[in-house]
Amino acid sequence: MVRGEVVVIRLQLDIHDPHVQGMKHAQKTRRPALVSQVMRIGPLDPLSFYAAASEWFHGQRLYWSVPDEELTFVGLGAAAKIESVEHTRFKDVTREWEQLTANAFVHAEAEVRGTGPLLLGGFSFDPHKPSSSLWKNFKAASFTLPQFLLTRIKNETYLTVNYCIDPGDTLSDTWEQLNGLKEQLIHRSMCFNLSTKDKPVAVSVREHGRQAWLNSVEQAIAQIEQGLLQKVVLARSVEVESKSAFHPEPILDRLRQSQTSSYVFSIEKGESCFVGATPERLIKKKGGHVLSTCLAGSIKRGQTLEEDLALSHALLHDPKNRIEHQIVVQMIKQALGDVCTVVDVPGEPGIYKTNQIQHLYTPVWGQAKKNVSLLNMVEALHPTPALGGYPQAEAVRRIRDLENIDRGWYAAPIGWIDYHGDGEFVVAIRSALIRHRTATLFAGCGIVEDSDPQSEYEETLIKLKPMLLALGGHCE
Ligand SMILES: C=C(O[C@@H]1C=C(C(=O)O)C=C[C@H]1O)C(=O)O
Ligand SMILES: [Mg+2]
Repeated sequence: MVRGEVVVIRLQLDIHDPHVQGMKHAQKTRRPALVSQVMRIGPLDPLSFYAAASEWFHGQRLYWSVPDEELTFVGLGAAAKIESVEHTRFKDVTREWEQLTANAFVHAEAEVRGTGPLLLGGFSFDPHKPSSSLWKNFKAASFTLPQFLLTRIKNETYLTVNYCIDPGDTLSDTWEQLNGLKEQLIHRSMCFNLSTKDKPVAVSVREHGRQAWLNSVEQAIAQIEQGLLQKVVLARSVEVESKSAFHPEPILDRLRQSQTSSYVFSIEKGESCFVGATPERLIKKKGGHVLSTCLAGSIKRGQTLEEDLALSHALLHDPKNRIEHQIVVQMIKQALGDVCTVVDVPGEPGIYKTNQIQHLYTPVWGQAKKNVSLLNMVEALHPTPALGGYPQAEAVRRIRDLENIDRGWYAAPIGWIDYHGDGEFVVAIRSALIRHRTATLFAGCGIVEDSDPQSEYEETLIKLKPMLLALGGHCE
């Protein structure tokens, strides 16, 4: 088809076509324009949509759901990418997103949270630690504006199609192609049977350097006793092998069924996929309201209701765990105090349970100061002492020194941000990086003066369980 012909037909069809509007604007302002078309569609299982899209978008899919699946996203492809490897990564992403959304045309019947232009992605834990080949596809900051974004919220399903138009672009058939593909994706998802996807069967679990990890915990305790720091989180990794390649779909399916009080996520980058179910919110922003969460201090679940309650009670009254937790509360309260006009923290922690573990839990509410963005807050918080330690800079230095793994995006902020600057970030724990037949799982523990290396080791075993089970492994 000749491009000129398309222009004529399109302009006759609809002068308000967002694509036409966007193109004109890009030409006028000589800057890229973003066109985002939102439509409400019939009920569709987001994971079926994710799975059905594999044919077109393998290696470029994103999955995100909040506890109880009250909000689920599936992102496919990239209409735009924002990446940074600099120490200014939080500001770089904020600036580029503001620039892109300044020229956005959103076509929607009504404004619905989680639809329209929205970035999904995250950051690495420590941009100053040299990265190994394991995480080579994951940059210090990497965000995607998906070509297709499926949003399920309050039992309604929406599909956003995003498209960036450069100033030099004339009307092409890309917009039409995207709409054609949209129909195919919806149709394919409707008839997709998730149960036909190969379920993974983990056949071996390899633990590296158990003794070395116990020694590093000993060293950390000694450093804390010397007064060099108060808390440091030390993590370790295990490798799980499967007979055939791991696919994210059945793993996500198991996680969404078993980890209903967690955020379930997957981030595909080529042949690698970072997948997990984390209970830990870092920060959520909706207008001026912000909510952060202190989650630190852990104990296993009981076999019976009585035992479970007795364990919760023991955790709530255990001095070592209370200190581990309180260090997080103090830091988050202080960090939010700098970016909020009001901060509200309950005096006593509660308990947050997942299927395998229970944690001490304190929510922190705040009212954001004007001109403070969600990513400003992520920067102010990361890493909290729940994943790093206290004091922050000293703890991060000790982690670089004591840990012999590459954390990559483990324990780092991942999440979403919309074109109003609202969104939510969690810390990517209870997670694994899958590549072909291998999955690398991560788990860490908050080390304080009264820590016992063997008990901390056992705590990592509990934290590894949900991912191990989702990968088809067994736990005693
Ligand atoms: C570091 C992890 O979890 C963190 C450490 C906790 C602890 O030591 O009690 C509890 C929750 C998380 O903040 C992990 O799961 O890998
Ligand atoms: Mg702990």
